[in-house]
Amino acid sequence: MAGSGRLALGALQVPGWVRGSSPAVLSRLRDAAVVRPGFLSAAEEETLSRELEPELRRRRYEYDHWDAAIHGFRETEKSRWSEASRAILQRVQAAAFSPGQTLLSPVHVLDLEPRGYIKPHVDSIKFCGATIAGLSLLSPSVMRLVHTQEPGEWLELLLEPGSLYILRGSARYDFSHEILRDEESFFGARRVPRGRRISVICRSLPEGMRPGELGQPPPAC
Ligand SMILES: O=C(O)CCC(=O)C(=O)O
Ligand SMILES: [Fe+2]
Ligand SMILES: [Mn+2]
Repeated sequence: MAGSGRLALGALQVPGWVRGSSPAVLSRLRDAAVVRPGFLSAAEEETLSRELEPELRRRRYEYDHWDAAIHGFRETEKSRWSEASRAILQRVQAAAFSPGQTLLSPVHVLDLEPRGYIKPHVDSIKFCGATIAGLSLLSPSVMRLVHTQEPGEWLELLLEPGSLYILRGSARYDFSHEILRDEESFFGARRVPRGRRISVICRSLPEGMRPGELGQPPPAC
């Protein structure tokens, strides 16, 4: 991205990795849908993918029924992490969550094959609290958010490898999120070819719930 990577829309400074249906939506979600490109160093990306690869490779990609949210994926809920990865996850926690929030203890790891994609959905409020934070590895992708009541209101996030995205509050509850399939993977005019993408997703527990109170979350939370 040339220059500062920021586009001035009137008084609103919009980073080059977020697009929206209107300045009003961009402004309203400025703190609710956040992307931090380059959150991971190259070494940290390598640490995570090396650690995840053997666990993921044991699983098969799933191509679920027509009504499933995620297609062409394999996933794991990971509780044990190397010290180096724990340090990364602690940085995610500090960057995305407030001190009062408790995190769901296994971290969700999702591996989307190049043709894999995630249909629009809102993470279940039974299994997930106000904040979702995801690291992206390997391939860039586009995450689209669409208001569940006002489909004309949308936001698109460009998720480069090594980036962190955070969805909280209104972006998490009032908007669906999806990862575009390769054929539809554009960020404005810019084509974002999809390869295999691994995401590492931390979620807060539903408010008022204690760790251990949860059952098994379904795919797509
Ligand atoms: O892969 C991601 O970053 C998001 C996954 C997702 O939306 C989910 O598992 O609910
Ligand atoms: Fe989700
Ligand atoms: Mn899940």
